[in-house]
Amino acid sequence: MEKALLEAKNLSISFQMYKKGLKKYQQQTISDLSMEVYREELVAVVGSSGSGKSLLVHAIMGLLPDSAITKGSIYYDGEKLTEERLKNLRREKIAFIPQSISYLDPLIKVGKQVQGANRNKQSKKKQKASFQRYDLREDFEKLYPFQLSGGMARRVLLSMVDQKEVDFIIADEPTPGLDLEMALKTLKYFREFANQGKAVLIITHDMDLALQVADKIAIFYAGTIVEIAPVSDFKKGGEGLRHPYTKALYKALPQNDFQALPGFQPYGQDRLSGCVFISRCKNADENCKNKISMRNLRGGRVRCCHAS
Ligand SMILES: Nc1ncnc2c1ncn2[C@@H]1O[C@H](COP(=O)(O)OP(=O)(O)OP(=O)(O)O)[C@@H](O)[C@H]1O
Ligand code: NI
Repeated sequence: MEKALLEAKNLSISFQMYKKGLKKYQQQTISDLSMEVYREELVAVVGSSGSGKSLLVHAIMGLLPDSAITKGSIYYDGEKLTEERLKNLRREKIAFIPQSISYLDPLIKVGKQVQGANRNKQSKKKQKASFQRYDLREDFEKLYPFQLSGGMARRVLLSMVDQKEVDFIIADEPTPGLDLEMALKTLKYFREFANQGKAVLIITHDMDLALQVADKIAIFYAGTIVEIAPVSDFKKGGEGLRHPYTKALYKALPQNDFQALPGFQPYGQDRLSGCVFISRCKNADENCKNKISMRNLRGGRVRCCHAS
């Protein structure tokens, strides 16, 4: 078996929180999450707001705050990620595009920021080329972040990726603020990147765009992955999809009449120990109160005891 370039295994993340009277409790935000990204793959993570998508990539990048308690393991290229290893990987092998544009340093001109700490002729050349790729005017390099629009700042963040010869791109919502043409161009560039024997993990709210470029879609709900499906399953009228939440997301697409799913995703302590989707599922029964694990089904994976 080929080994995954990135693998998360039984990952759980909780936060130490305090109630009135300084009573401590642990708020579970990610539970029992496993996923792999192989070379030549572009995997898109899709799911509702607050479901834990950014936390997952922060865990991979070692960017969780100190109050986070992490269980489970993350492997890169078959070896467990340690703090020391992450430092090197972040510098050389993995490019991270954060969700927040506040990641840009407000006091440094963006051209310099894109070039990074070791500026030389080469880094300058690369910065100019990536500004061109993302339709950023040459003289924008002299601007400070506060002088940029949201979409411009997003394109500056994207430009940073080209500075290094990385193997893996992790992008947390790379397209907000970009017009459709630029969003598609960016994702197609990621696709080509993956095709060169590298790999990409993107988080996106835009299922339509994800379906155009990804190999697999990982569906996030209430702190875990409920389904991993090959993109082709979304193309045959959604017949091949496995989890009721994925089916609901599919029906909510514009071309499928925007059918909304009633109800809300449970948060933190509202989550029960059984199926995370129990409160909104029309098939829910007594079996769904038990712990539901991910299982293989028809070339994908699902966390639902009724899926067949
Ligand atoms: N430092 C923290 N302390 C406590 N809870 C946190 C912390 N950071 C995130 N959370 C909680 O973790 C959950 C998941 O947050 P996360 O940012 O990963 O969501 P997301 O899926 O990326 O959402 P969005 O699509 O809106 O970006 C949220 O309920 C959030 O309140
Ligand atoms: Ni997020």
